[in-house]
Amino acid sequence: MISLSNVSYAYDETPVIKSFSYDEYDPIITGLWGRNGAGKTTLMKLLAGHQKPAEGTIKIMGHQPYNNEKAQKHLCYMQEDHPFSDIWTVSDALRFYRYFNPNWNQNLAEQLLETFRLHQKKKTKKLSTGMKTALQVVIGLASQADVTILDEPTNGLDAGMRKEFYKLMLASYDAYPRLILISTHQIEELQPLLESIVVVHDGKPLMHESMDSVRERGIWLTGEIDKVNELVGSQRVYEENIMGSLKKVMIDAPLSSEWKERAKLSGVTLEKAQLQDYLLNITERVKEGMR
Ligand SMILES: Nc1ncnc2c1ncn2[C@@H]1O[C@H](COP(=O)(O)OP(=O)(O)OP(=O)(O)O)[C@@H](O)[C@H]1O
Repeated sequence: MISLSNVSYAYDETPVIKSFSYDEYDPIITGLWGRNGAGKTTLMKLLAGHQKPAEGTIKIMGHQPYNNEKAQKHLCYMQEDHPFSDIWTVSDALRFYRYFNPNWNQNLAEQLLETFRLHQKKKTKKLSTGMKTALQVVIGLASQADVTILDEPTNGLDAGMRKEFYKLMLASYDAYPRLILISTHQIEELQPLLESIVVVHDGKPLMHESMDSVRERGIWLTGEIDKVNELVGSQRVYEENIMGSLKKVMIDAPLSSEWKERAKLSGVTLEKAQLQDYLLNITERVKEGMR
């Protein structure tokens, strides 16, 4: 469905995307995660054909996306900053995107407007930040594009609206499976919906794995310093805290029955680390050159 092969991009000669390769062959919901400035938005803009790679090739449903209608008809890209014209009403915004998206589902669009309490006659410039985001979500889902790219689609949405969005995205995906690539800083909240994750770090793909395996990774071990040290052995430690005679460390191991058994035998407590903490640690480790 999408393919990037050795793609590079620079702003004013500062490299931002560095020899990036990444493919998705089947419909899937994939999360794009990375620290601020890692290159997620730039990567999405390249995929959406808003920018042209300096090197490498990008294919969207077999077509390079830059300035190419053949690729564009398969694409819907909702960017982080709201690109609506000041003179548009909500209904004008829908009409604009409907024109460019051959799989557009008007019934779904109208249902979604109701869910998010967006009035068709309201001027887009009078929408709050959250309501503008909601309008982008409506367009992103109603487009039913083969390749749907959503950059931070929960920015400005309150908890209730985010919950609605997650529910609607899953329902829309079940009805019309496609590739939904979604960047987020709220990974803990979004992770139950994701089937795979791409971690971008310093313009490169640090990880592309199924969520099932990533969800299990990263455990905290807490106990007497000697016991913890013995259990950890030569495992790489991501984070450690010492509290009196106790030590707490995070390691890159799965929450498996083997680890549970080993921890029990050593009298060490084992708990699953939050996904966000695990991801922060793997990117910290790269920053420190410990890879
Ligand atoms: N128009 C631009 N001109 C010059 N540099 C830019 C431009 N847009 C982004 N950059 C730089 O490119 C790098 C990657 O930015 P990008 O917006 O792609 O990252 P990001 O992962 O989406 O970040 P965030 O999570 O903060 O939104 C950053 O160092 C940023 O400062």
